[in-house]
Amino acid sequence: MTVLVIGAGNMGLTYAEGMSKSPFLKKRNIMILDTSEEKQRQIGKIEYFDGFKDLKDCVPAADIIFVAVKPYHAEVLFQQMKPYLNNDKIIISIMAGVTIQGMQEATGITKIVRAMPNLPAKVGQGITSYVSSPEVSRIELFTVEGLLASTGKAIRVSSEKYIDASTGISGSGPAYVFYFMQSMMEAALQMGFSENDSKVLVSQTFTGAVELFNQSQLSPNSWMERVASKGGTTRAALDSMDDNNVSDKIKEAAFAAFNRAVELGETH
Ligand SMILES: NC(=O)C1=CN([C@@H]2O[C@H](COP(=O)(O)OP(=O)(O)OC[C@H]3O[C@@H](n4cnc5c(N)ncnc54)[C@H](OP(=O)(O)O)[C@@H]3O)[C@@H](O)[C@H]2O)C=CC1
Ligand SMILES: O=C(O)[C@@H]1CCC=N1
Repeated sequence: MTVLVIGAGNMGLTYAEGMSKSPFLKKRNIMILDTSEEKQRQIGKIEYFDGFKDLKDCVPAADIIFVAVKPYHAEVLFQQMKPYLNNDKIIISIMAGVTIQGMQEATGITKIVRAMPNLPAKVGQGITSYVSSPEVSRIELFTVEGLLASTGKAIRVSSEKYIDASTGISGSGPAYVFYFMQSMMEAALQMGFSENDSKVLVSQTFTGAVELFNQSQLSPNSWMERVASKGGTTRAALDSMDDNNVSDKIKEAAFAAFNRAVELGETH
């Protein structure tokens, strides 16, 4: 089986690296195409990937085409790919918003998987949700899930609505975590810590809290109660967040990403 990755950016290259370690593929069975010269140079330095500049040189040989370009590049890309496609090939798209029906119409082929990964895939800690068109067989889906899980975990969802929803939770989610980290680091700096100490204090607090959560059956609320003593410092912080409706604001932000994913699907 041969996989072609189109778009060697943050996610495309990460997936190419992940898939190259997958038992479903041999390293040399990954082709990568990117239009940027800088990316082509970068791919050229990785001896086990075959880099390409032209669709005609790689699309015909691909069984699975992994599309990792920005949603606004999809239309032109699909138009250019169409002459080299047939119904034996599977497209896996990780583009936010771009719908299965839209991709079927644009490419003229039926086997489409729509997936939503996230950036921790870079360190093998990603979570990718996916859904496929009915034309993708069970055995093909087994391979697809294996490839998607090569960068962390993969879950199959029941409809595209949940791909847009997971964009709002896990796809964009790492940025929400970084937002919180940034604010805490700025507070630490304002309290007089050095940049390095601020970084260690915040980073280890996140790692430790997530590890506690992962190693237990307790909800985040229960863990909050365990940190907060009555009349103590944590209660002061949590009350301040509640007074400022921080929880509602975080939910609003997640829905803003969800709604934007739906909107992207209507325009691409
Ligand atoms: N970043 C993230 O955390 C996540 C991203 N996604 C999705 O992944 C996709 C890729 O995002 P990301 O990796 O961040 O994007 P990047 O911009 O890092 O990478 C995209 C790459 O594709 C290249 N490119 C553009 N058009 C073409 C084309 N026609 N053929 C080949 N290569 C092309 C770009 O070149 P150039 O720079 O010259 O345009 C760029 O090198 C997006 O659709 C996004 O919605 C999904 C989940 C998480
Ligand atoms: O911001 C974006 O549109 C992409 C999709 C999810 C994460 N990054």
